[in-house]
Amino acid sequence: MLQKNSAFAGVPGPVVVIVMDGYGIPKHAVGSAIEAARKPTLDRLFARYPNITLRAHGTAVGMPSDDDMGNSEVGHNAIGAGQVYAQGAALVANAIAEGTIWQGQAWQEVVAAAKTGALHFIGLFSDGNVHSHIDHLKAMVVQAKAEGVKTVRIHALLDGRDVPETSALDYVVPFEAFLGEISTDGFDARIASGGGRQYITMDRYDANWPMVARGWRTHVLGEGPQFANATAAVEGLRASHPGTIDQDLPEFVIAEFDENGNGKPIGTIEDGDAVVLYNFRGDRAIEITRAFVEDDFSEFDRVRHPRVTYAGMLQYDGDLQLPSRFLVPPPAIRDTSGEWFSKTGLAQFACSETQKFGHVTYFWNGNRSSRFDGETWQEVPSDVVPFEQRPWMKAAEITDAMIAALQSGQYKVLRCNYANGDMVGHTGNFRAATMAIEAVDLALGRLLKAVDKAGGVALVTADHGNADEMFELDKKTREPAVNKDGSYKAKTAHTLNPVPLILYDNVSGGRLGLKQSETAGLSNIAATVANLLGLQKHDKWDDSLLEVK
Ligand SMILES: O=C(O)[C@@H](CO)OP(=O)(O)O
Ligand SMILES: [Mn+2]
Ligand SMILES: [Mn+2]
Repeated sequence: MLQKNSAFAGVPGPVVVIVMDGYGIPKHAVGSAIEAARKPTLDRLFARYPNITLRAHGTAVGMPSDDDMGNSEVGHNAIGAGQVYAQGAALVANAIAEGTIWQGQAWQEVVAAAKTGALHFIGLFSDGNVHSHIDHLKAMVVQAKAEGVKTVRIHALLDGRDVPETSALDYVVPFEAFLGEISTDGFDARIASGGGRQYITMDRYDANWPMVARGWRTHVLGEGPQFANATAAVEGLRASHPGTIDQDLPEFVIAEFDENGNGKPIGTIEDGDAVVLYNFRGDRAIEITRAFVEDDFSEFDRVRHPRVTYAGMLQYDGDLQLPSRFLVPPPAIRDTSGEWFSKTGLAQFACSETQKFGHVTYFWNGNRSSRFDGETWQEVPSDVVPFEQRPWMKAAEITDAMIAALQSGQYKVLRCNYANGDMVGHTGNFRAATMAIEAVDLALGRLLKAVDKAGGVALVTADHGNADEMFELDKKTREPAVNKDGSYKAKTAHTLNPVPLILYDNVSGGRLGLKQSETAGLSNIAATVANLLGLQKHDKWDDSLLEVK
C-alpha cells in the first residue's frame, strides 16, 4: 500500500490523467498544426492553470541517445511506471555491441534451424528506432554468415512514418548493395518481399487483421506483384501509385524470372526455416507473431502454416509469453502506478480508442496485457480509414466514456488517450492535423467540466510530439526546410520537442502548483498523481512535481 502523505491530504474527487498523443510544444509557428489550430480550451488552460514542460524524448524516456525521438511505447511506459528503464532500442543495441545476443539460446536455435532451411528476417526497414533499427538487421546478417548460415531472406516493411515520408530508397539501395557484397562464398542474402508498414503486417491492437493477412500472403506465401529486386519494387510501386507515401505503399514480392518472364518468388517461408521478427517494440509485432506461433488460429486463413523456428527480437508480451523464443530480454518494468494504486485499493479507469487502447493499458502497465485488481478498461472501436479523412477520430466517444466513468463516482484514478494529434500527424496532412487538435480541444472542454462536477483535478499532458512539427526541418538550421519551389516537405514522424503538463485544478483554492526543472519528464507524472491523491510516491518512482503552498 502507498502511505498517506502528510503535506497534502489529497483532492476531494478523482485525479484524471489525459494524454494528448502527439502534442508537443512547437519550436516554430511555421508548420505547427498546434499553433494553427483554434483551441480555446487549451489556450485557457495554458493562460490560467499551473503548467510546465516535460522531457519526452531521448534518455529521459530510456532511448539510447537524445537524438532519438519519443514514441508511445516509451512515453506510456514512463508515465505509467513512474520510472525510466533502458528500452528495447537501447537493450538491443547493447546486446549487439557486447555480443551477448549471439550467445543466447534463442539466436543459437535460430542459426541451427537456418543451417538446413533459410533464415528470414521480417521487420520495419529504417533507422527510426521506434520499432526497429536497420543496423540491428545488418549485424544479424553479418553474424549469420559468420556462423555458417547459407540463405538469408529479408521481408522489408517500408517506413516513411518514423523517417521522412518518401525515404525508402535511402535504406533499400545501400542495403541491397551491402547484401550483394556480402553474398559471396555460397552465402546468399536478399530482400524477398515487403510493402508499406501501414498497409501490411504491422497492425496493432486487433484494429485491422486484413492488414496482417496481406502481410502473411506476401512474406509467407509469396503472393503479390513481382519485381526483380526491392529497389525496382519501390520505384515500380511509386510509378503505379503516384502520391502514395512509403508507409502506404502496397506489397511486393521479389522473384526470379525464367526466359518466358514467369516469376518464382525467391523467399517464401517454408517448413524448417527460421524466422526472426527484428522489431523490438511489441504493439505492432504481436499479431504477426501470433500468426506464426499459434497452432489454433482463426484471425484469418493462413492457407499454409509452415513449421518454423520463430524468434522475436524481444518478448512482446510477458503475460502471454509471446513469443516464447526471443533474442533479447525485454525491460523488466516493475512497480507501475497501476499496480500500486491497485494495491492501495483505488479503483482505476482507462479508456482510449482501438489505435491507442493498448497504450493506456498494456504500455501503461509495463507491457502487461492483464488488468490489475480494481482496473476497468474501456475500448472505443477505431474507424478503419485513413485518419486524414476523419481527423476527429473517436475523441467525442472517448469523452463520453470518460464522463460516464466520472459520473459513476466509482473511480479515483482515471486515464485516457486522445489519438488525434499523433495518428493524424503521421499522415503528414497539415490541414487535417489542425482539425485533429481542434477535435481534442473540443473534447477536453467537455471532459474538464465533468472533472469539476466530480470535484477532481486533471493532469493534461502528452507522450511525445508529432502535430507540433508537420514540416521536415533542415538538418543544420533546425528550421522548417524549404524546397526549391518554396514549398515545405511534409513530415510524418514524431518530434524531439517537450510536451506540456497542465494541472487543471479548481478545487484547492490555488494551493497547488507544478515545479519546473530541467530534468522534469514523463516519469515524474506517477508520483505527481500519487501526491494529488494524498499519497506518498513509491520509492522506485521519480519525484513528484506537485508544489503545495
Ligand atoms: O504508429 C506507430 O507505431 C508509432 C510510430 O512508429 O507511433 P506511436 O509511438 O505514437 O504509437
Ligand atoms: Mn504516441
Ligand atoms: Mn505516433
